[in-house]
Amino acid sequence: MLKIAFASRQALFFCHRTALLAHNRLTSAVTIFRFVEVFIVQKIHFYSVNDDYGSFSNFAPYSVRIKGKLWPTTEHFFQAQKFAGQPDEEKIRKAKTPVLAAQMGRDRRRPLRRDWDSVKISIMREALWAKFTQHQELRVELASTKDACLVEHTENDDYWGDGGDGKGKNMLGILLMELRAKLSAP
Ligand SMILES: Nc1c(N[C@@H]2O[C@H](COP(=O)(O)O)[C@@H](O)[C@H]2O)[nH]c(=O)[nH]c1=O
Repeated sequence: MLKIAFASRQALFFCHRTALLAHNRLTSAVTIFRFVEVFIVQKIHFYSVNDDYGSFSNFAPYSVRIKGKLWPTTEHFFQAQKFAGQPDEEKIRKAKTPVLAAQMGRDRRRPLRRDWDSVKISIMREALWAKFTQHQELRVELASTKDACLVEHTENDDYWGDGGDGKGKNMLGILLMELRAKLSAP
């Protein structure tokens, strides 16, 4: 009788231990899952027009209608606004490629408007708004990134991009995420 009582106590103890272990494992799994969910947000890198999400680059061939004119790419529009109201604005709009438009816009023999640093973000915002509202397929592609962190990944730019080492400001990625939120708002 004593032996039976002892054996059932042992069995009960074993059951409790197993249940506790299983519970602990489940709790750990849930904790890890929550950690992954909260802290390891998916990152989407983009840069070259021909790579994944290349359409997010301003150099991608999506024309935009802004200020009553057609701009071959958002890069054309952005670079030209450095000389808004000057003959160079139109010269840049007519540049054969976005790379040429960027070269012309960055050429400091052309005098940069004095307020450029204070207006460049709103000009980029305007360009992106036009691009993603005038091209439905891009709007869908942007929405498909859900909550992912969008990063213009390049060593060539630590202001609009991440500087290649992630230390850059990634302003283009930030504005794209801001736009994504705006477009998905009810
Ligand atoms: N700097 C860079 C890219 N970054 C892009 O340059 C644009 C702004 O340039 P900025 O006139 O310097 O302010 C903007 O569209 C940003 O996304 N892209 C490229 O293919 N190549 C480059 O070298």
